[in-house]
Amino acid sequence: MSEGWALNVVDGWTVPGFTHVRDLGSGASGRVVLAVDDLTQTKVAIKYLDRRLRGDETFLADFRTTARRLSQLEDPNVVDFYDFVETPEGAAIVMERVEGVSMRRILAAQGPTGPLAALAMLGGILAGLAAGHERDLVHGAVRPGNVLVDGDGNGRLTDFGLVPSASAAQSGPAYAAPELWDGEPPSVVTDLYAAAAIFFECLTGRPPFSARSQSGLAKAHRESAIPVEEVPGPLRDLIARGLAKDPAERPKTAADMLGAVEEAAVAAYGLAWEAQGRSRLTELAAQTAESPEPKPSRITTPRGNPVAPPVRSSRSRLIAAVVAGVVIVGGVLGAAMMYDGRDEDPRPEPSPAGSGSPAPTASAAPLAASLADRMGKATAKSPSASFTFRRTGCCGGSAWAQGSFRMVPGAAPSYTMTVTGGTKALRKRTRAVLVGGSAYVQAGKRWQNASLAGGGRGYAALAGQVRSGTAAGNVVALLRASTSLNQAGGIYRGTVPVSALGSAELTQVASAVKARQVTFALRLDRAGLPAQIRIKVGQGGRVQWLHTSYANWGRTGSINAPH
Ligand SMILES: Nc1ncnc2c1ncn2[C@@H]1O[C@H](COP(=O)(O)OP(=O)(O)OP(=O)(O)O)[C@@H](O)[C@H]1O
Repeated sequence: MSEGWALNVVDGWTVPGFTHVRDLGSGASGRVVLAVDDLTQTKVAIKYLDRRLRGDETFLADFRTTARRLSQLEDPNVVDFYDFVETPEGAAIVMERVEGVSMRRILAAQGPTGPLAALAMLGGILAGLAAGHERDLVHGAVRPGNVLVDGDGNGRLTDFGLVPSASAAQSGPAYAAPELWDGEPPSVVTDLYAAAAIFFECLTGRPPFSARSQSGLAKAHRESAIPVEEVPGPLRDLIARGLAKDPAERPKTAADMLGAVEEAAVAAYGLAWEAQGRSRLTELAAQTAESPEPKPSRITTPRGNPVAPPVRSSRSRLIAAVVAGVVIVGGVLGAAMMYDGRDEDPRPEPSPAGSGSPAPTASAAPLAASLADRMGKATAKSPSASFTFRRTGCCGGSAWAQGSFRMVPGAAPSYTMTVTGGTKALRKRTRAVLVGGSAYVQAGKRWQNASLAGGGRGYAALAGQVRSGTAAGNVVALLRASTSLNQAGGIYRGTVPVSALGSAELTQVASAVKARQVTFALRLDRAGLPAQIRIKVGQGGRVQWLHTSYANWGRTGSINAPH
């Protein structure tokens, strides 16, 4: 039992309003307890900061700013932050409780994860970092203990900004970039270096550098050759760039690095790499969870002790989410948006007769209509966004695209994208622009103009399918046509009979897999705009998935036909 923890309990201080359930463990920054919010009965994790951090005024001042930003950060790859509670007796972070295990435990119990799980894990870390960096939040202590893998194989970052002021390199020596050893503060690119070092460990079972002493380790990070030959050939460039000694040679942003990961992964393992990687991570996390946990202990809350009200305590997000039924969007879900199979609908498909009248059921209608209205208004106000799209599944026709779109009143939205398909003829990443009924496909330095009217098999048709599969209007239409809709953990899951589908793309996919209904899982951002949607068409062995992530609503530029 650490000194800091003993002090919390002996002094009788716990965060007011929570009942402790059990100890989850302790790490470099404190002790973590599973607790229940007395008001909402929600399970949370509370990290009681250790004495070293509580006595570090520079850290505390920085962390107060971090906490404000964290409370606005909602991302599927970041553990949801609820509150930072400081009193004269103690300091603690109240956060979402993740049902899963840390990457540290997975690596210790299972050794190397294999390339697909390593890529999925790296993708999760980078997505979480990108969300934090966008809000000027540098993590500063990216290490396997701070990556929690949930039951859906989704990597979730925790402990943003929990770095003692004087010891950035010590926060994770095996993952610390050379400049941290020189006393520089953590930065975007030290976070990326650490992510690459964890990726290396997932691939090989050990961090990239080791030494007998701290100074030896510092020297190795600064001077030793990057052991790229230990990782599979197609992934060497990711390691070489991520672990570059010179910060200027690393990717500039987490989003850049994520793009490189996606590219390398698709090239080496095909479009299904992420689904397969997550599924492997899920297995590893489950096997690790079954292995004996490092001695959890029941603890007794010193209830009844009068406790000082927290100096800074706003549990509004948590309370609002549970009491008012408002969604805590980012934190709880991401994973559930992916290919988790949880939305396999055990109910029989609607009979053809029933599916002919797709009126929402009494329970689906009001929620679906109000969500659809809200989304319709929000997209009208912010009519553009960037997107990533992936179509995978049983029956050929895989596709991947990334780009942006702008909605055009009374016409089809304009799109600019890089697109690639599963067949040999469509394998090369190609740029396409769609404006109205015309498609423009880049061929070398020239753009070729093609009509979208006739369908077809080339890049223009593929880009048309991407538009049809991702258009925000389709999301609204799916909601309106849903015959069942429920919300859990921030995700809306619905069912739509094929006969009620507005999207040509979905209808075509449905006919290819002979489906009579589609199901979807949708996550919205705070403004009611779609953040992610995963659509499943078909059932049993014949299923196609369409997965779209949206970002930067209202912030992307205009799209014109190329000359
Ligand atoms: N939000 C959370 N939900 C569920 N379990 C958590 C949460 N945060 C931490 N834990 C668990 O609590 C334990 C202690 O976590 P803590 O972050 O203090 O240290 P650690 O994981 O050992 O590594 P590190 O010191 O590198 O952060 C770990 O088993 C961790 O998985």
